Amino acid sequence: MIHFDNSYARLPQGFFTRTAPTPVRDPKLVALNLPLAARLGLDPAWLQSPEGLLMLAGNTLPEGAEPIAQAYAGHQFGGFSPQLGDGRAVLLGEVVAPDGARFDIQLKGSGPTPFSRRGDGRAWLGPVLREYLVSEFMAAFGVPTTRALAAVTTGEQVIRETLLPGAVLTRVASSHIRVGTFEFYAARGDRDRLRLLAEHVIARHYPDASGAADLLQRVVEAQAYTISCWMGLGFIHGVMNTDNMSVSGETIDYGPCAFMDGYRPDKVFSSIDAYGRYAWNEQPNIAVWNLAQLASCLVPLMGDSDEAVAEATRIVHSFPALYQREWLRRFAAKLGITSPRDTDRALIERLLGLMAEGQADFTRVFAGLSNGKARDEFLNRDSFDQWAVDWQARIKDLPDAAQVMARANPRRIPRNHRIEEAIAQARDSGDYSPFHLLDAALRDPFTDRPEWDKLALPPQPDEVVQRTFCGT
Ligand SMILES: Nc1ncnc2c1ncn2[C@@H]1O[C@H](COP(=O)(O)OP(=O)(O)OP(=O)(O)O)[C@@H](O)[C@H]1O
Repeated sequence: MIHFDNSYARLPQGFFTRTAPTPVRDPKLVALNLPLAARLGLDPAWLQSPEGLLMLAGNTLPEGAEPIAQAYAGHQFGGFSPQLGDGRAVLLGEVVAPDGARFDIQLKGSGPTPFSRRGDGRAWLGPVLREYLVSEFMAAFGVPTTRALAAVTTGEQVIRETLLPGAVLTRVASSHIRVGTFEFYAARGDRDRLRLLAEHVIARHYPDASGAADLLQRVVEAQAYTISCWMGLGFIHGVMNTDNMSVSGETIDYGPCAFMDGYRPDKVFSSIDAYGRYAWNEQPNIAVWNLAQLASCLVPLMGDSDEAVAEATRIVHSFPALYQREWLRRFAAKLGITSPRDTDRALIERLLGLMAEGQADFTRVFAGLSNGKARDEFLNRDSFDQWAVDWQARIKDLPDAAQVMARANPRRIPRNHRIEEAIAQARDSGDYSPFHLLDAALRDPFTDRPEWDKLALPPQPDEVVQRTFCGT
């Protein structure tokens, strides 16, 4: 049994529509995240029971749930859509974990809602497994993120370009409130709801924030931290629209996301990102662009004056320095340095420059610094050797350098070709063993085990994934 306490559903009319999930024909549990269930204080035996499965599929509503689809807007690839909203997700409610932390429990792929427009409200198995694997890897690595509690197949097919097995993801988040949620009310000039939303977000995420300006500052700080985490892993979100930027700072919407194999700063995977707007090295800039949209929404709550605009601008402009500080901390840690100096920036950038020359494997270079194998990843090994002399000189008196590096550099990441392989096996043969192997290995990214060795390897030429798709 789950006890819900739905603070968002207590907001007045206009924030959501009450919408139940649409039952599915033949639900089957394919993945249940027991550590997350424990974190939330949910009974794993109940979640695995027939009643639990029915809830995870959206076929029954547990007591106390008040299912809603949330309204939001968003800038997509720079263009504003005033009306998006949960078109294929339903928020069942919030649970309060044993330590008092509050989490949304949302079913994604749970059927049409009033926000579905022409969509079917469903998801197919592939993106559900992708989101499960990647979000849980991010969580294991300490990156702020939404989480995956369960994946259920529906026994129904969904039509994309072809017929594909349908699935529902149970997503857990500290909230699903997005920059686009603020834009929804700002675009309508609805200052009352904007104020209520800001108060709700402050109470929920930043209880010591003193008002709208402070709220903006906190979101800027949270995003600077999150984006630095992405950069340190070679992660490319792929669709950083403002409706996919959470005000909590959690990474949300793993649609066309991917991790780079070979290092290329302007790397793009998403099939719909024709101009590289959301390329790896553009992500900090796009974060500023998105935060400027949030700032515009909050100006009316900050006095709506020239001073308010100037203050909001100053706060958004604090992002680069905050981000640079986090970037330096993160990349310095990857080299074994916990208290970076400004001069370390040049050392890091020199390494990245060498990596870019031959598109050295991002993950293997950094993991290889710990075991002496990094050199093998470079085309120009002499240059790497020269760099390594300077690096060794920098860390020789740092007693914890080896431990710091070992914790900062994962042995393996969710490589695209491995995710695709796990999805293909599940889709074509109903075989979830590659998925479960990958899931276990990604939850433990600092440990080596023989059966996980192949998961750390870059793709063979015929395995390279060139493009990712929103996939819905
Ligand atoms: N199959 C679908 N049916 C109905 N609406 C959809 C469908 N796929 C996407 N949408 C809606 O289109 C918009 C943009 O989709 P996008 O892929 O960014 O979000 P998502 O992956 O569905 O959701 P989230 O951002 O919550 O992870 C959202 O409003 C989403 O609800």
